[in-house]
Amino acid sequence: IWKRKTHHFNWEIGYVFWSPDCQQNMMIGINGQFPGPTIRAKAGDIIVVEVKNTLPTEGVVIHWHGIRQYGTPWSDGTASISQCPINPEETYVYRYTVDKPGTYFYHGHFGMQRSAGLYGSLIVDVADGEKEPFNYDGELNLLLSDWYHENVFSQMTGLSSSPFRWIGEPQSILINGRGQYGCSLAGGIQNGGSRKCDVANMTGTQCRPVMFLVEPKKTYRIRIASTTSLASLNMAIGEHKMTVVEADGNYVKPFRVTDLDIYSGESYSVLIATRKKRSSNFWINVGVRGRKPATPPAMAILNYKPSLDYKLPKSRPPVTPQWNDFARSKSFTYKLRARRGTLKNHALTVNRRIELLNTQNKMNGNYLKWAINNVSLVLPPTPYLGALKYGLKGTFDADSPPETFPKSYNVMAPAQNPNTTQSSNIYVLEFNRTVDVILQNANALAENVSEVHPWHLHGHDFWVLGYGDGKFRKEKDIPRFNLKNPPLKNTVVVFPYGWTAIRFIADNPGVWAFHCHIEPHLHMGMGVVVSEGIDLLGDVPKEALACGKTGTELMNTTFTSP
Ligand SMILES: O=C1O[C@H]([C@@H](O)CO)C(O)=C1O
Repeated sequence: IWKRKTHHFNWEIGYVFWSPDCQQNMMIGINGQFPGPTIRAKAGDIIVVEVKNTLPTEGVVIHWHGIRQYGTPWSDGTASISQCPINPEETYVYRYTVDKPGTYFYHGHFGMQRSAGLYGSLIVDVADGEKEPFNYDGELNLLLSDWYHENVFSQMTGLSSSPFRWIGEPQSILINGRGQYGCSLAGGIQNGGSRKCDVANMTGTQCRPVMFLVEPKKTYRIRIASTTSLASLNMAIGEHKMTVVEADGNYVKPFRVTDLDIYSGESYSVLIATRKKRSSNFWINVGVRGRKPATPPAMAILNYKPSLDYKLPKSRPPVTPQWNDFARSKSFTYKLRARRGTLKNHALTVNRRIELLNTQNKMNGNYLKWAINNVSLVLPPTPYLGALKYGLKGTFDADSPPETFPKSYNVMAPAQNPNTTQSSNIYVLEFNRTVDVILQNANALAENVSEVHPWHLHGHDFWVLGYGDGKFRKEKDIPRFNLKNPPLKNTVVVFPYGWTAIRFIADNPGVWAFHCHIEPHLHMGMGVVVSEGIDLLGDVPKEALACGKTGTELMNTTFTSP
C-alpha cells in the first residue's frame, strides 16, 4: 500500500563565508552551508519547507524548479509573481507535492540571489512499488553552477547602469559547489590555471574536487542539473560513454553520447557502465559552450575502487567541443525524444499561438535591456497572484502584451530601431486551452552576434515541437512539428539566429513566469508572465500578500489611539 510521506525542513537563509573555488567569498547559504541541503522524496510525497530569512537587509524567496505546483501556486517562490519577498527575520512556509519522479533543483528567485549561491538539489524517486524504466546499481548527483567573484549587488548595479557594465564570464565552474580558481586539476592540459592543484592536500577544504567512488562492472545513474548564472555547459567522462534517459524530470528515448550539453535550468540523467577491470581513475570534465569561454573547465574524479580517490587519472581529460560549434550542439539537442509519445490523445488542437521575438534593446537612450516583442519585463511591487485573485486594480500594467512581431523584422541583423518599452503586463491564458509559443531569436545589438537563451516555464512542462534556423515561417514550419514523440521539458534552448516551438496546456491555476534562465538576462527584462484559471483558486496564504497593495488593502486594520 502506497503511503505519501510529508518531509519537513527548517531552513535559515543567510550569508556565509565560503571558499567554493578555493577563494573565500561571501555567499548565500542555507543552515550555514553551501550549496543548500539536498531534498530527496518519493513521487506523491509532500514537502514542507519553513524558510526563515536571516539575510540582514534583503528579502528572499525560493523557487522549486521543475515542480509544477498544481494547486499551490503560492509555493512557486517567485518574488512579485507568486508572493511577497520574505522579510528579514520572517518565515514563509512552502508546502507542495512532488508529483513526478525526476532530477530537479531549487534556487532563489529574487534579484540575482541564485548567482549569490542560493541553490541546491531536489531529487524525486519513483513512488513505492513503481519502477524506473531502466536499471542501475548506484547513483551520482552533479549540481553544476558557475561562480563570480564580484558580488551580485555590484553585478546588478552594473547591469542597470549607464554606461552598461556587463558581468563578463564567470571565474569558476562549480560541481556540487566546488571548483578550483587559480589552479587546474589536470595542470596545463586544458586552458586556464597553469599551476596544478595539490589535490592530496585539499582534504577537508571546501574546494576539494568531487570524487565519485564507483565499482567495476556496474551501471550508474548520473543526475546532472545546471543552475548556472550564465554559462552553457558540456559534460563528459573520460573513456565512458553515456546513455541519456531523463531530461527535466521526464523520461526520454535513450540515446548514447560521448558528451552532453546542458543549459541553465535543465537537468538530465545518464547511465554509464563502469569498466570490467579494477582500473585507475577517470576525469569528469565540465566546460563552457555557446559563449567564448574565459572560464577554465571544472573537473571531478570518477574514482574506481580501490584507487585512492585523489589519484589523478592517467588518461587525458575529455576536451570540451569548440564553444561555437553550434551544429554539434544542435545535433545533441535535436536528439531528444519522449520515451513514450504523450501528445497523441490531447493537445492536438491549438487554441492560441504566441510568437515571442527575443531582442537586445536600448531603453531611454542608453540602458541596455532584453525585450520580448519590444517589451522588457519589469516586476511590480504587488505580486500578481494576490492582485488577480482579489481583483485589485492598478497594481500592474493592464494592457495585453503583443502576441507577435512585425513580419518584416530582420532577425539576421541588428535592429533598425533598438528602443524598447518596459512593462509589467501579462498574457492572460484561457484555462485548459492549448497554447503554442514560438521563441524567435535575433541578432543582438552588435553585428554578427546572436546569443543562446535557455527559456524556463514555471508551473508546467511543455512539449518541444521543433527548432529551426532563421525566421519561423508558419506555412513551412508548422507542418514539420514533431507531434509524435516531442520531449516534455520545462527549459529549452533557443539557438542563436534560430527559433524553438513549444506547446503546453494552460491547466494550472496561477501566475507563472516564463523567462530566459540566464540570471543577468532576466534581470535585464528577458521574460514574460502568464496567468490562467485564477477564479479556480482557493485563498492565497496571507504571508504571500503582505506587501504592496495586497498588503495595504487586504490586511487593513483600523487602529484607534488609546
Ligand atoms: O546581455 C548581455 O550583454 C553583453 C553584451 O551583449 C553587451 O556588453 C552580453 O554578452 C550579454 O549576454
